[in-house]
Amino acid sequence: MIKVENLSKRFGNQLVFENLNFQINDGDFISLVGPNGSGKTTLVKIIIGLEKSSSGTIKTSGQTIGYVPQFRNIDSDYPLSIEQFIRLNLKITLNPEKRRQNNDLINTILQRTGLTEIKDRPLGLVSGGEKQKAYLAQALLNDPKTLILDESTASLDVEVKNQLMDLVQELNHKYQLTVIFITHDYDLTKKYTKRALLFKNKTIEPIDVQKVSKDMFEMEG
Ligand SMILES: Nc1ncnc2c1ncn2[C@@H]1O[C@H](COP(=O)(O)OP(=O)(O)OP(=O)(O)O)[C@@H](O)[C@H]1O
Repeated sequence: MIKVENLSKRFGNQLVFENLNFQINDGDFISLVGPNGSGKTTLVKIIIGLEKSSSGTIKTSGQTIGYVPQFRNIDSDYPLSIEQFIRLNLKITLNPEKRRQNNDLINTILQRTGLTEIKDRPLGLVSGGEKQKAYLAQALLNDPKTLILDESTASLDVEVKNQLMDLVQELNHKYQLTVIFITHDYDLTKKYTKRALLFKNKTIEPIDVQKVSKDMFEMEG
Protein backbone atom coordinates (compact mmCIF):
# COMPACT_ATOMS: atom_id res chain seq x y z
CA MET A 1 0.00 0.00 0.00
CA ILE A 2 1.19 3.49 -0.84
CA LYS A 3 -0.70 6.33 0.79
CA VAL A 4 0.03 9.89 -0.28
CA GLU A 5 -1.28 12.75 1.85
CA ASN A 6 -1.17 16.47 1.08
CA LEU A 7 1.97 16.06 -1.01
CA SER A 8 3.38 19.17 -2.66
CA LYS A 9 6.53 19.84 -4.66
CA ARG A 10 8.26 23.05 -5.69
CA PHE A 11 11.49 23.59 -7.58
CA GLY A 12 12.51 27.07 -6.46
CA ASN A 13 9.61 29.35 -7.40
CA GLN A 14 7.97 26.74 -9.62
CA LEU A 15 5.06 24.85 -8.10
CA VAL A 16 4.98 21.42 -9.75
CA PHE A 17 1.97 20.06 -7.82
CA GLU A 18 0.18 20.59 -4.54
CA ASN A 19 -2.01 18.68 -2.13
CA LEU A 20 -1.88 15.29 -3.81
CA ASN A 21 -4.05 12.79 -1.94
CA PHE A 22 -4.42 9.23 -3.16
CA GLN A 23 -3.87 5.62 -2.20
CA ILE A 24 -2.52 2.69 -4.23
CA ASN A 25 -3.49 -0.71 -2.87
CA ASP A 26 -1.54 -3.99 -3.11
CA GLY A 27 -2.19 -5.69 -6.44
CA ASP A 28 -3.47 -2.50 -8.15
CA PHE A 29 -2.58 -1.88 -11.79
CA ILE A 30 -2.87 1.86 -12.25
CA SER A 31 -1.76 4.36 -14.83
CA LEU A 32 -0.31 7.75 -14.02
CA VAL A 33 -1.29 10.09 -16.81
CA GLY A 34 -1.04 13.79 -17.60
CA PRO A 35 0.62 16.15 -20.03
CA ASN A 36 4.36 16.77 -20.40
CA GLY A 37 5.81 18.54 -17.41
CA SER A 38 2.86 17.89 -15.09
CA GLY A 39 5.02 16.10 -12.53
CA LYS A 40 4.67 12.35 -13.15
CA THR A 41 8.38 11.56 -12.97
CA THR A 42 8.88 13.94 -10.06
CA LEU A 43 6.14 12.16 -8.10
CA VAL A 44 7.69 8.78 -8.80
CA LYS A 45 11.13 10.04 -7.77
CA ILE A 46 9.64 11.19 -4.47
CA ILE A 47 7.97 7.80 -3.94
CA ILE A 48 11.26 5.98 -4.63
CA GLY A 49 13.19 8.39 -2.41
CA LEU A 50 15.33 10.03 -5.11
CA GLU A 51 13.72 13.42 -4.59
CA LYS A 52 12.36 15.20 -1.49
CA SER A 53 8.83 16.53 -1.29
CA SER A 54 8.28 20.16 -0.25
CA SER A 55 5.52 19.09 2.14
CA GLY A 56 3.17 16.21 2.85
CA THR A 57 3.70 12.53 3.58
CA ILE A 58 3.99 9.16 1.86
CA LYS A 59 3.23 6.05 3.89
CA THR A 60 4.09 2.60 2.56
CA SER A 61 3.93 -0.86 4.05
CA GLY A 62 7.74 -1.03 3.89
CA GLN A 63 7.73 -2.52 0.45
CA THR A 64 10.48 -2.87 -2.15
CA ILE A 65 9.93 -1.03 -5.42
CA GLY A 66 11.26 -2.04 -8.84
CA TYR A 67 11.78 0.59 -11.54
CA VAL A 68 11.77 0.08 -15.32
CA PRO A 69 13.02 3.14 -17.22
CA GLN A 70 11.99 4.43 -20.61
CA PHE A 71 13.39 2.33 -23.45
CA ARG A 72 16.82 3.42 -24.66
CA ASN A 73 18.56 1.60 -27.40
CA ILE A 74 21.81 -0.16 -26.55
CA ASP A 75 24.78 -0.16 -28.95
CA SER A 76 25.26 -3.32 -30.96
CA ASP A 77 28.79 -3.74 -29.52
CA TYR A 78 27.56 -3.67 -25.87
CA PRO A 79 29.68 -6.42 -24.28
CA LEU A 80 27.23 -8.18 -21.93
CA SER A 81 24.74 -10.97 -22.60
CA ILE A 82 21.15 -10.65 -21.40
CA GLU A 83 21.89 -12.74 -18.32
CA GLN A 84 25.09 -10.83 -17.50
CA PHE A 85 23.19 -7.55 -17.83
CA ILE A 86 20.50 -8.69 -15.39
CA ARG A 87 23.20 -9.89 -12.97
CA LEU A 88 24.72 -6.37 -12.82
CA ASN A 89 22.26 -5.52 -10.06
CA LEU A 90 23.13 -8.54 -7.91
CA LYS A 91 25.52 -8.20 -5.00
CA ILE A 92 28.79 -9.92 -5.86
CA THR A 93 29.56 -12.73 -3.42
CA LEU A 94 32.12 -15.49 -3.05
CA ASN A 95 29.93 -17.45 -0.65
CA PRO A 96 29.00 -20.68 -2.50
CA GLU A 97 25.55 -20.93 -0.88
CA LYS A 98 24.70 -17.31 -1.77
CA ARG A 99 25.99 -17.88 -5.31
CA ARG A 100 23.65 -20.87 -5.64
CA GLN A 101 20.75 -18.79 -4.36
CA ASN A 102 21.60 -16.05 -6.85
CA ASN A 103 21.69 -18.57 -9.71
CA ASP A 104 18.26 -19.90 -8.70
CA LEU A 105 16.91 -16.36 -8.51
CA ILE A 106 18.29 -15.46 -11.95
CA ASN A 107 16.82 -18.63 -13.47
CA THR A 108 13.41 -17.91 -11.96
CA ILE A 109 13.43 -14.34 -13.26
CA LEU A 110 14.62 -15.39 -16.72
CA GLN A 111 11.73 -17.82 -16.82
CA ARG A 112 9.14 -15.32 -15.61
CA THR A 113 10.19 -12.82 -18.24
CA GLY A 114 10.45 -15.38 -21.05
CA LEU A 115 14.18 -14.78 -21.54
CA THR A 116 15.60 -18.24 -20.67
CA GLU A 117 16.08 -19.34 -24.29
CA ILE A 118 17.98 -16.21 -25.29
CA LYS A 119 19.83 -15.45 -22.04
CA ASP A 120 23.29 -15.88 -23.61
CA ARG A 121 22.66 -13.58 -26.58
CA PRO A 122 24.50 -10.23 -26.56
CA LEU A 123 22.07 -7.59 -25.24
CA GLY A 124 23.13 -5.17 -27.99
CA LEU A 125 21.95 -7.55 -30.71
CA VAL A 126 18.47 -8.57 -29.50
CA SER A 127 15.23 -6.79 -30.41
CA GLY A 128 13.92 -3.67 -28.68
CA GLY A 129 11.24 -5.68 -26.88
CA GLU A 130 13.79 -8.20 -25.63
CA LYS A 131 16.07 -5.42 -24.39
CA GLN A 132 13.16 -3.89 -22.51
CA LYS A 133 12.32 -7.28 -21.00
CA ALA A 134 15.92 -7.42 -19.73
CA TYR A 135 15.33 -4.09 -17.94
CA LEU A 136 12.11 -5.52 -16.52
CA ALA A 137 14.00 -8.63 -15.35
CA GLN A 138 16.61 -6.44 -13.64
CA ALA A 139 13.84 -4.57 -11.84
CA LEU A 140 12.45 -7.87 -10.52
CA LEU A 141 15.74 -8.90 -8.85
CA ASN A 142 14.87 -7.56 -5.41
CA ASP A 143 11.47 -9.25 -5.41
CA PRO A 144 9.61 -5.94 -5.50
CA LYS A 145 5.99 -5.70 -4.35
CA THR A 146 5.52 -2.65 -6.59
CA LEU A 147 6.76 -2.11 -10.11
CA ILE A 148 7.00 1.37 -11.63
CA LEU A 149 7.04 1.50 -15.42
CA ASP A 150 8.28 4.97 -16.36
CA GLU A 151 7.15 5.34 -19.99
CA SER A 152 8.75 1.92 -20.45
CA THR A 153 6.76 1.17 -23.60
CA ALA A 154 7.54 4.46 -25.38
CA SER A 155 9.34 4.09 -28.72
CA LEU A 156 8.56 0.38 -29.04
CA ASP A 157 6.39 -1.00 -31.88
CA VAL A 158 2.70 -1.42 -31.08
CA GLU A 159 2.90 -5.22 -31.08
CA VAL A 160 5.98 -5.19 -28.83
CA LYS A 161 4.34 -2.72 -26.43
CA ASN A 162 1.41 -5.09 -26.07
CA GLN A 163 3.69 -8.09 -25.52
CA LEU A 164 5.54 -6.28 -22.74
CA MET A 165 2.29 -5.18 -21.12
CA ASP A 166 0.86 -8.74 -21.41
CA LEU A 167 3.89 -9.91 -19.46
CA VAL A 168 3.47 -7.21 -16.81
CA GLN A 169 -0.23 -8.08 -16.54
CA GLU A 170 0.68 -11.73 -15.99
CA LEU A 171 3.09 -10.73 -13.19
CA ASN A 172 0.34 -8.57 -11.70
CA HIS A 173 -2.14 -11.45 -11.73
CA LYS A 174 0.15 -14.31 -10.70
CA TYR A 175 2.22 -12.58 -8.04
CA GLN A 176 -0.08 -9.73 -6.95
CA LEU A 177 2.57 -7.29 -8.12
CA THR A 178 1.33 -3.70 -7.78
CA VAL A 179 1.96 -1.81 -11.02
CA ILE A 180 2.23 1.95 -11.55
CA PHE A 181 2.39 2.67 -15.27
CA ILE A 182 3.45 6.20 -16.24
CA THR A 183 2.36 6.70 -19.80
CA HIS A 184 1.24 8.93 -22.65
CA ASP A 185 -0.34 5.94 -24.39
CA TYR A 186 -4.11 6.16 -24.51
CA ASP A 187 -4.68 2.65 -25.92
CA LEU A 188 -2.45 0.90 -23.37
CA THR A 189 -4.03 2.84 -20.52
CA LYS A 190 -7.49 1.69 -21.56
CA LYS A 191 -6.45 -1.88 -22.29
CA TYR A 192 -4.35 -2.73 -19.26
CA THR A 193 -5.06 -0.48 -16.32
CA LYS A 194 -8.06 -0.44 -14.04
CA ARG A 195 -7.70 2.98 -12.54
CA ALA A 196 -5.91 6.14 -13.59
CA LEU A 197 -4.36 8.89 -11.55
CA LEU A 198 -4.73 12.00 -13.67
CA PHE A 199 -2.53 15.07 -13.22
CA LYS A 200 -4.74 18.12 -13.77
CA ASN A 201 -4.43 21.71 -12.60
CA LYS A 202 -1.35 20.89 -10.50
CA THR A 203 -3.06 18.17 -8.54
CA ILE A 204 -4.14 14.54 -8.99
CA GLU A 205 -7.59 13.22 -9.63
CA PRO A 206 -8.20 9.44 -9.40
CA ILE A 207 -10.52 8.45 -12.27
CA ASP A 208 -12.13 5.37 -13.70
CA VAL A 209 -10.01 4.30 -16.65
CA GLN A 210 -13.09 4.19 -18.89
CA LYS A 211 -13.38 7.96 -18.42
CA VAL A 212 -9.85 8.62 -19.66
CA SER A 213 -9.87 10.62 -22.90
CA LYS A 214 -7.08 11.40 -25.34
CA ASP A 215 -6.95 15.10 -24.47
CA MET A 216 -5.95 14.26 -20.89
CA PHE A 217 -2.53 13.30 -22.23
CA GLU A 218 -2.12 16.42 -24.28
CA MET A 219 -3.18 19.43 -22.18
CA GLU A 220 -0.67 22.02 -21.05
CA GLY A 221 0.80 21.25 -17.61
N1 LIG B 1 15.59 18.72 -10.79
C1 LIG B 1 14.75 19.65 -11.26
N2 LIG B 1 15.01 20.95 -11.08
C2 LIG B 1 14.16 21.92 -11.52
N3 LIG B 1 13.00 21.65 -12.18
C3 LIG B 1 12.70 20.36 -12.38
C4 LIG B 1 13.56 19.29 -11.95
N4 LIG B 1 12.98 18.10 -12.30
C5 LIG B 1 11.84 18.41 -12.93
N5 LIG B 1 11.66 19.75 -12.98
C6 LIG B 1 10.50 20.47 -13.55
O1 LIG B 1 9.32 19.97 -12.90
C7 LIG B 1 8.25 19.87 -13.82
C8 LIG B 1 7.70 18.42 -13.81
O2 LIG B 1 8.65 17.58 -14.47
P1 LIG B 1 8.43 16.01 -14.63
O3 LIG B 1 9.63 15.47 -15.34
O4 LIG B 1 8.09 15.43 -13.31
O5 LIG B 1 7.14 15.96 -15.58
P2 LIG B 1 6.49 14.71 -16.33
O6 LIG B 1 5.03 14.79 -16.10
O7 LIG B 1 7.18 13.46 -15.93
O8 LIG B 1 6.82 15.11 -17.85
P3 LIG B 1 7.00 14.16 -19.16
O9 LIG B 1 5.65 13.60 -19.46
O10 LIG B 1 7.43 15.17 -20.19
O11 LIG B 1 8.04 13.13 -18.85
C9 LIG B 1 8.79 20.33 -15.17
O12 LIG B 1 8.45 21.67 -15.37
C10 LIG B 1 10.29 20.16 -15.02
O13 LIG B 1 11.00 21.06 -15.86
